[in-house]
Amino acid sequence: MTGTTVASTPQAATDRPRGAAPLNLADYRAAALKILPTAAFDYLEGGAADEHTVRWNHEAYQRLALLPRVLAGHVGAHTGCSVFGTALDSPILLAPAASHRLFHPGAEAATAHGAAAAGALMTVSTFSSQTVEEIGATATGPWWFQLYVQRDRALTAELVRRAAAAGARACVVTVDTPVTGVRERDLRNGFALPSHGTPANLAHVQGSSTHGAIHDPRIDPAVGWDDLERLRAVCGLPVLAKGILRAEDAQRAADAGFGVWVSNHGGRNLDTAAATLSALPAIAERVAGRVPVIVDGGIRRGTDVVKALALGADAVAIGRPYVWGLAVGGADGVRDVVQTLRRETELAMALVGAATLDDLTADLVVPAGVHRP
Ligand SMILES: Cc1cc2nc3c(=O)[nH]c(=O)nc-3n(C[C@H](O)[C@H](O)[C@H](O)COP(=O)(O)O)c2cc1C
Ligand SMILES: CCCCC(=O)C(=O)O
Repeated sequence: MTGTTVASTPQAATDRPRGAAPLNLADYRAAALKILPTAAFDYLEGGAADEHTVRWNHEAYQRLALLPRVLAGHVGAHTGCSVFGTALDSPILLAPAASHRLFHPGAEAATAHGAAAAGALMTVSTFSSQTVEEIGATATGPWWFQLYVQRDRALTAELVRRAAAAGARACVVTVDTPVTGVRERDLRNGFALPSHGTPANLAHVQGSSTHGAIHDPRIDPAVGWDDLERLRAVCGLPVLAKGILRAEDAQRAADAGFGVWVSNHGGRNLDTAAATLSALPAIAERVAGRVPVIVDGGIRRGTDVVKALALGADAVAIGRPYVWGLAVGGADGVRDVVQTLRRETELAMALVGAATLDDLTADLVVPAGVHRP
């Protein structure tokens, strides 16, 4: 649908009547549903085909139970960590999401401010609605650049050089999108990025289309490991591969020193791809601490963060939830979503007897249901 409008004036979370203020991430989703135009909400919410993987990502966390350690003698819990040399207050990152202006007029700048206020690292999409230069100039916190390798490799090199010059601290190469998934909600809505969502980073490129950019023919389906090596040489930054589900791919990435971002693109590409939490333990075992392991998909509660870290992730990333926050309250909404998840994580850590992230070990997690020790 062309002409989808910018979200109607968002209602700041803090302006809401006390009783209605969002308490958790699901409340933010419900508030975003009320505010966003249907096509924008569906683009955000949706996944590929029957959306099985979208559900599995989330349900995988509910299929695991926690076995808390008691009398651990800790006071509180500390979520500080370091990922690829960047010190962070908490292991909660913002995953890349295209076109933030679809969700709030403040666009990526508002997200960057909210992320910084919450001490979180933001990943800026190739398809951001502001340029990396604009975002870099306003960002006060750390950020990474997500790359869709373009068929035009000179343009690809230019993109990562621009991102590095603008302040990106790592390059996250998305490897799970040789083609985009069939998003039936978008097809039903006739949805394509409207003109205000044109990827700003590519606006200068000849033939850059303002329509249909979601299913972008410029993304190169034939990306190989050698591309990641070349990109690392071009930008001089740490490189992560986003979209890994198989242990042997993780091993290959770790052997080459690339960070491993376990993801199925939030269930938006290959429906019935495995839930990321199911894929995580085998990946963490092969990586064996050599490079950072990040996992995303379906993380909505602090207990989810605890389970992901217990099963071997160094950090988690959230996609849809911070965009709900952005839609509802701009920078404040992003900040509040991250802080809410962080508070829940600290609480869950205290309750399982973990003082630091290193105390989150696999023995804390068992299959849910009847547990026989
Ligand atoms: C609206 C939207 C746009 C996205 N855009 C990108 C993108 O530009 N690049 C990318 O690598 N992943 C993109 N993703 C995938 C996310 O980075 C992430 O893998 C996924 O959203 C995590 O799952 P969650 O939304 O359940 O937290 C997008 C996801 C959403 C919801
Ligand atoms: C070509 C894909 C653009 C954004 C994206 O990654 C998503 O919507 O999931």
